Amino acid sequence: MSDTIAAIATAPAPGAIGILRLSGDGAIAAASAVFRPASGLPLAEQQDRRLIYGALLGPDGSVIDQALATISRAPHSYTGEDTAEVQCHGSPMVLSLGLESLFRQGARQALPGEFTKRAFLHGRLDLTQAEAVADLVDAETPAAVRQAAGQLSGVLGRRVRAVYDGLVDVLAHFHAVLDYPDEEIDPFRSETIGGALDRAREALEGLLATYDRGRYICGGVPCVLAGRPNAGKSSLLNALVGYERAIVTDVPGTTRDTVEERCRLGGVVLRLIDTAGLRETEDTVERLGVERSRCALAAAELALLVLDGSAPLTVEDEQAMEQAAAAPRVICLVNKSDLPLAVDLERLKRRFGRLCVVSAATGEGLDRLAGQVAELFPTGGDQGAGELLTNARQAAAARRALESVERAQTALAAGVTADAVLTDVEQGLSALGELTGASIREDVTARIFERFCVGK
Ligand SMILES: Nc1nc2c(c(=O)[nH]1)N(C=O)[C@@H](CNc1ccc(C(=O)N[C@@H](CCC(=O)O)C(=O)O)cc1)CN2
Ligand SMILES: Nc1nc2c(ncn2[C@@H]2O[C@H](COP(=O)(O)OP(=O)(O)OP(=O)(O)O)[C@@H](O)[C@H]2O)c(=O)[nH]1
Ligand SMILES: [Mg+2]
Repeated sequence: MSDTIAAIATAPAPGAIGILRLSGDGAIAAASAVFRPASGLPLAEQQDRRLIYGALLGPDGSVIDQALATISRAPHSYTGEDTAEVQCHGSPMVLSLGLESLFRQGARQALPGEFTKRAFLHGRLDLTQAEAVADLVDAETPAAVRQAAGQLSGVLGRRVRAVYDGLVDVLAHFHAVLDYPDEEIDPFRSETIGGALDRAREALEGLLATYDRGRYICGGVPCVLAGRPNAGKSSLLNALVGYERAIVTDVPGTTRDTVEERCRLGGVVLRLIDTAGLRETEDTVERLGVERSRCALAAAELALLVLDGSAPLTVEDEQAMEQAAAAPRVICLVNKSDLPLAVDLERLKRRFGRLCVVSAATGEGLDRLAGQVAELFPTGGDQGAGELLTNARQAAAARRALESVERAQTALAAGVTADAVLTDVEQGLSALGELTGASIREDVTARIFERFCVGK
């Protein structure tokens, strides 16, 4: 028995079409009670997955819209339960009255992600596919869409299950010797098992190597604008996001707190963080801001080091350069190219490798910056789309699986008894089971679906 959930599945704003969605044992009856087909044949008696034209009724029984409705009987539906949908005009008021009608028929408001959670619980999707649904909804670049769509079709899950099956084979070999737990594993078995563990390790290392790319394709690249006060960091942030997000003045020390904004550049999403110019200061507020800048820089995958190209470099520039150089990747931006140049570009180029002459004021050079970002974070086209690890949960589970396999390999090499190695292999299996959701605790599942939209 599952209770009946209902939600508005479309965005909460006026639009062309809006969708009400239901799932659960009472879904078809509830939809049938609030939707009157023009043909006279009740919705509950219609065929699956047909669109039926008719009238949507409000809580008081009056007609509130002309609509299309459809039903899917369990288990042939998205959730695996009885489901129903009403497609009406995309009016927030019509949708909320329609939802109210459904509540009167015994449905309750769906929680965020609850439809997809039910699909997962009924085995319609594994956990990587369910996560892909949320990633697809949030995708901001074509590469992010390709990755999420591939993962939704099950590519990552299959790759993980292949490793899982390999480890199950190892278990099978062990069970053959487990009847004699105190015996050492004979050399023949040890070789077969060793080979299978090698393959599992290779596959897991390969999977973990995808995480860097998967993470920035799916979640964006943490990117810090660093540089001395007045270099033009906030002006560049504004130029990149396309509106006056941060305050800009000619007073050094204008930006106090870190300012975060997302922007698309070179086919990647940058999670841009504008910072307080790095410098020694007596001002308490600014000092705290500089401290935040340092933290942001420490977590950044890309530092955009902003220099004022119209003035000779200062001691503060030198300090900023040293700090930025600690980031995994640095692009040196020589800003204010609309003014006469006062710095040695060749020297900077030698020092940072990547250099871009730009003007936040005119926008000059930002296209070249986009090109450099694209080079640093290649999305790889279709190659591997869908089989990348994209979030910390997946990566942590894969890492735990790899560690278990490595422990098993060490134990095997040391010639310990079979049941000791077996424990390691079982832990590896359990980590992989968490990754696909085959074995996962309810509280972990709950956390994953909380980040979904209502109605998804
Ligand atoms: N209107 C609408 N659009 C939508 C969805 C939806 O639920 N409603 N989806 C969901 O969020 C996504 C599509 N995903 C879906 C996946 C499976 C089934 C489904 O009914 N599967 C059945 C029947 C398949 C068939 O006809 O062959 C099955 O697998 O048994 C429906 C939607 C995106 N677009
Ligand atoms: N001519 C010219 N002026 C610029 C350019 N970019 C920034 N400026 C000016 O430089 C001054 C400082 O700019 P901001 O963007 O506030 O500099 P900041 O690095 O954020 O400074 P703090 O927040 O103090 O660390 C302002 O007067 C800007 O108008 C540019 O490309 N050309
Ligand atoms: Mg600033």
